[in-house]
Amino acid sequence: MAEDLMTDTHKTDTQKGRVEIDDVVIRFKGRQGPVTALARTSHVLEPGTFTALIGPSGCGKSTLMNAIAGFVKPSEGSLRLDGKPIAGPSPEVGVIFQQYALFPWFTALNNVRYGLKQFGLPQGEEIDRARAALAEVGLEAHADKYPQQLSGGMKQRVAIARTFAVGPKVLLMDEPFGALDAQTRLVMHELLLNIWRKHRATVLFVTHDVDEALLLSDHVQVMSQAPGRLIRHYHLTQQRPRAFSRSGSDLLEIRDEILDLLHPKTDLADSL
Ligand SMILES: Nc1ncnc2c1ncn2[C@@H]1O[C@H](COP(=O)(O)OP(=O)(O)OP(=O)(O)O)[C@@H](O)[C@H]1O
Repeated sequence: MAEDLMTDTHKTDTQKGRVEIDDVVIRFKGRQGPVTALARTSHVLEPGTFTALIGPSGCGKSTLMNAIAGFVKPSEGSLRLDGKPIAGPSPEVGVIFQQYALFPWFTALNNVRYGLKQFGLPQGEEIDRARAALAEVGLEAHADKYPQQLSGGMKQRVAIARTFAVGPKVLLMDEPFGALDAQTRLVMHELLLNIWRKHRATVLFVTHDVDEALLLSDHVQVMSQAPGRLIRHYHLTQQRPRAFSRSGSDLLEIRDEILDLLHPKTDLADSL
């Protein structure tokens, strides 16, 4: 299979989509004063790379994503996209959530067209682009269906088509496949990797699923308990498609290490 032969190395020098997270701290107002949602964090997402972010519940994963998306302003530090400060939401940064966020009163095609409105394209071109995006996710035959006529996986495909149609430099995905069954997730993994290879957006992918992180990403960043910070980085160079059983690699070892970091073993004797 051609995919097996692909090296997953890519040019990063000429590509756009470099995200710099520089000394960022995020606090929210709590009832008893400020609450730190993200402890001091510095990191760079290199253009065109795929990074998974994994960590305990409430450690600040979504908060970091929301800051990169421009929805939340850092309390300290700065965020830049290709050298420019991130000052608010922009079409250069696409976001996909676990909930599909489709308009129920629009067809699949019109949901994708909605994302393209900002470009003021002639109608014919807008429709062609939306159809091409749906074809990329294998939904050309379902363009005229409404979200309620689509399965969960199909809805998420529409959301992916809508986001990639805009041509974002950065794609933030917050547990995008968390609501899907195991079989559909596998299909979505392959689909996402194929589209990502073609578009080469910089992807930051939040997941609770260590296996999903290891199968998809170039980099896995593990966060600490709240208030979260990045505590461990893994650079994965294994060719895709990956599988634990036949990887002949250290994926299983890395999986165990990450699980230990996420669920440290407490010595029962110590707690007695
Ligand atoms: N707008 C807000 N106002 C106040 N506190 C907030 C706000 N957003 C997040 N928090 C708090 O910040 C902390 C981090 O939340 P966040 O949603 O980023 O965690 P998470 O790692 O994404 O969690 P999960 O894995 O459960 O989705 C939590 O304690 C949360 O309650």
